[in-house]
Amino acid sequence: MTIITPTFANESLLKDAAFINGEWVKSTAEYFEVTDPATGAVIRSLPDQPLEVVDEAIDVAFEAFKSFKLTAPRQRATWLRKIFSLMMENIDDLAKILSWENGKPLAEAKGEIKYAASFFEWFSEEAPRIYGTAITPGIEGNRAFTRREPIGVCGIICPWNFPSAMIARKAAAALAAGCTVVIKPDSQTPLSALGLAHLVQEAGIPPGVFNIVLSHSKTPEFGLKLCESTKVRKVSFTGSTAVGKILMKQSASTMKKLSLELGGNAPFIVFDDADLDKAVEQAIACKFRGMGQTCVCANRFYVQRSIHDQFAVKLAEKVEKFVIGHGLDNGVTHGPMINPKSIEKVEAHVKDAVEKGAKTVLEGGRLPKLGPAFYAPTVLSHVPQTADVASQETFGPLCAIIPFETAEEVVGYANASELGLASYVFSKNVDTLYGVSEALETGMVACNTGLFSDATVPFGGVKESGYGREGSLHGLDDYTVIKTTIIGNVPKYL
Ligand SMILES: NC(=O)c1ccc[n+]([C@@H]2O[C@H](COP(=O)([O-])OP(=O)(O)OC[C@H]3O[C@@H](n4cnc5c(N)ncnc54)[C@H](O)[C@@H]3O)[C@@H](O)[C@H]2O)c1
Ligand SMILES: O=CCCC(=O)O
Repeated sequence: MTIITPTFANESLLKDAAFINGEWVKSTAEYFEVTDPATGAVIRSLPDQPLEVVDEAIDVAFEAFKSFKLTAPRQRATWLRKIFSLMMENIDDLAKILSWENGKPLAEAKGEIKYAASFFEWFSEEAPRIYGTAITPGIEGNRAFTRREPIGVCGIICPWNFPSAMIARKAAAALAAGCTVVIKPDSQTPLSALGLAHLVQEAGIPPGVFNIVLSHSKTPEFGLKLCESTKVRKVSFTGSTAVGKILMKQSASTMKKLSLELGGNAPFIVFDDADLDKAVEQAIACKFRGMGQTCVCANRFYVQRSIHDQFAVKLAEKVEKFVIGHGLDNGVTHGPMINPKSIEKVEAHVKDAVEKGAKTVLEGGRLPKLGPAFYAPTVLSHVPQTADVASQETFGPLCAIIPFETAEEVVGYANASELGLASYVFSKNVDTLYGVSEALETGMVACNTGLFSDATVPFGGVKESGYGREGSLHGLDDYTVIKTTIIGNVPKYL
């Protein structure tokens, strides 16, 4: 595939350095390369920073917290609103950077930048609305009130599939609460984070409040430092359940508060009274954000037996029309996977399902002419519940369609997973929607839609999909602690 090098209206958004204490830090002996997943071409070389840098960044954030926590909420709201405005002003360039390093098509990348910016907008509005309570305690003469105080320095570790939005969802809430942050972006997609840091600085956020450290070779060690530091009071992580469990273990020694947004295995349930065309259209929208590499992507389609074959054919007809190519090419609807290795799990799940009796509706497969990270989606029907795809997250473009007969049966299938992030239910019957959504063991249930992510609604999982809620009126809770003040022996003036 031809190498594509985008041009930018605002070249200063494209950085090749870490960001600590308001300075761009470049000097180091080692570097790592950020590449275009579509072509493998190097976009930038970035410093593979030494471990001591994490301590430095934590110290800086710790010092900055002393004054930042005292800033007026209205002032923080103004800064956050400014970041939102700057992101929207620079949306075209930010989307190009994101598409270039992650591979998602430009239109989808623009959607992500809007989504990311919306967290700064939302939390700019939440910052002045951090309330406490007034209590009349049981002990006579005592009065009490509570305040929500910022928790302190927050370590933020993010994945590559939403290089802008996952950082925004955490950092906007942290800053609104009055916390300072040390961010470790994924080494495959750090450029979006650095572009954001440029705008954070331009918005006037004080030095030391928002810091980004970079590493490719020492990611686990960076994570360990953030977890074990007594100066870091909270770690917020989005990524796999396996890494979430490591971070949880590592955080035990400091009793750190954690937010863990982990893997999903979303069931997408279609009852035979649903609007079939709408369900198919929403299935595509849900499954193919980021070419199936989204934690809330449908992983298993449960379709009631009477409409199962029809659903499979209609879905495959639409999938066949995808225009797969470089995310920055005009007309491309779907891009590459993040790297060639991620295709292996898709292939393993296809092979396993077919061996267990699934029928191939659309074969799909690797697209070597486009590049080693390209894969055309596979659609399988009559997938048995015993197939690996029913119990494991594929995180790629496989549509596995599993037939079911009754609501009880499908709820049993859907809940037979250790993961519980999102689920989807399609029906025109309100009883079905209510009953099934209440029975599903997931943090989020979307009814009659495949897209629901929005700064206003709480995002998060149950079971091994983690805990904590991001966005919404609950999003600040994870970055604050409740301080109770009691005033005793209040005199009685009668
Ligand atoms: N629940 C959510 O909101 C959400 C959102 C996006 C992705 N995810 C999940 O993330 C997974 C896909 O992302 P991934 O494959 O990059 O996940 P991953 O867990 O391998 O990596 C996530 C991030 O953690 C870093 N990391 C890896 N090992 C680490 C360690 N020991 N210490 C500290 N950091 C470490 C990685 O470099 C990356 O930046 C999927 O399971 C997906 O469902 C969840
Ligand atoms: O991949 C996980 C995040 C997806 C979203 O916020 O919709």
